[in-house]
Amino acid sequence: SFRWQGFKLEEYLIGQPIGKGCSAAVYEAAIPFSRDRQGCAESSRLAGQGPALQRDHGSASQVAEEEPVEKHQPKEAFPLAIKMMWNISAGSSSEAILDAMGRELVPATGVALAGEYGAVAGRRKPVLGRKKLQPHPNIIQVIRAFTSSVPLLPGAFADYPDVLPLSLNPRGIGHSRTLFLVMKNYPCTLRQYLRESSPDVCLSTMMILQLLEGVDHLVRHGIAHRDLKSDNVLVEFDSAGCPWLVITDFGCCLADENIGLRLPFTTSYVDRGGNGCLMAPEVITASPGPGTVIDYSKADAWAVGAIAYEILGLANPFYGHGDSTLESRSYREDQLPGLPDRVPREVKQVIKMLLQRDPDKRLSARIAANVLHLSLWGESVLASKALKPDRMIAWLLCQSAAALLMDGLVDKSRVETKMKMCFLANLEYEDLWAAIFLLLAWRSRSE
Ligand SMILES: Nc1ncnc2c1ncn2[C@@H]1O[C@H](COP(=O)(O)OP(=O)(O)OP(=O)(O)O)[C@@H](O)[C@H]1O
Repeated sequence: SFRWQGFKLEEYLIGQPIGKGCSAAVYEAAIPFSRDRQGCAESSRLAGQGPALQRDHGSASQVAEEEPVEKHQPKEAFPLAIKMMWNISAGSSSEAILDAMGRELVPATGVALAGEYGAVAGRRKPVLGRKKLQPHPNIIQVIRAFTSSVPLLPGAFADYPDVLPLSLNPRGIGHSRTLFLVMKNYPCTLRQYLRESSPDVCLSTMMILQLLEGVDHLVRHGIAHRDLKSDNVLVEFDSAGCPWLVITDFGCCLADENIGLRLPFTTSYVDRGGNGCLMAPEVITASPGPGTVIDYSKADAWAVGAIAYEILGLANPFYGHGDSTLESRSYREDQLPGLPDRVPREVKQVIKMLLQRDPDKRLSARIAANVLHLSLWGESVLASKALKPDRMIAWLLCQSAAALLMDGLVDKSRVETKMKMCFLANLEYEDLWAAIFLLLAWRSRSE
């Protein structure tokens, strides 16, 4: 029955704000099932969802400030997160909202749209006009999406008064309806996690690998995220305590059925995506004109190279204003800051090659991921004196059996197993050998 639940805002219990960006506010949420939960739910049900909506501005704001939101609810009480988009330009019809914000739905599951947008059979594709992404362990899943009128939620007047509709704020410029996206509620973003923790190099390598696997999955689907940054990566922890990363916020993505990853950049009005600091050199230096096309196939991989610095405990070289800050438009590769000695040379090389200015010289996410897989788990096969295909195949079969057994019988929620499954499932002979040759060349050069 859950299949038919969760398509209306009123079904949710909404808790505290957990984040906001330039285009949305995100709140913790739950669907109250049992009577017990309902009881506890009612006590923290918020102004925006109940009678407060009908109140005038003065009292509504008062309710938002005063409503006793239970501040110390355990995280488990709110397993979901609801992202409320700010709608200042899309109009209020479902179609117009979908048109303007449809990119957010790229990582939506099939069922997520079964509500209003699924009402007319076969309508989804033409309305969306965008690619659909298959699920992947390192990509967010939007599990429900629907439009609803904008409620008054906690912190609204303090955090985003201007984007509220007139009915809630006489000076607001927002429309009365907007898009809501429901996701799993993750404990933190990558940026928050790194502020508090310093993962060791092995964990850090696994984290970079996860971003590369996520990006490779996007590339295979002809999708570019275009706004990768540590705020747009969510983190939870597997049963072994390993950070599990998922790429989120597809609001700036390129996911067009017709053009794929090659965007005609004919005028400066064409949107190149978000996040100017982490825009790959070929994107930021492109000049608009007839015939200009921006190829995004390695742009996200470049951003992963920059985020890798943060994961390894350093400042992102492309952030900040100081003399040492680089600009993706103009940096030279020899200006990239050195990585600490504790970082294995293969990881250093991968990052260096992800940050090549020339996309033709840059590693693809797939090959970079293969290199990291081999460097983490392929020592036995790499160490063999004469690396022959049949030896490689034996190793791959062994890895496959181990990964399947681990996932099926031992523990379904291990990042390491998921990563091995991604690697094995996406195996291409040429990409694998490209990674092996790179690794062997780097090793022989440093011997
Ligand atoms: N599923 C989630 N679980 C927990 N926190 C989340 C979740 N989704 C988003 N957040 C939090 O909300 C913040 C804003 O979300 P998001 O980046 O999707 O909004 P946005 O307005 O599209 O951002 P941007 O400014 O990058 O366009 C995130 O940085 C994160 O802190």
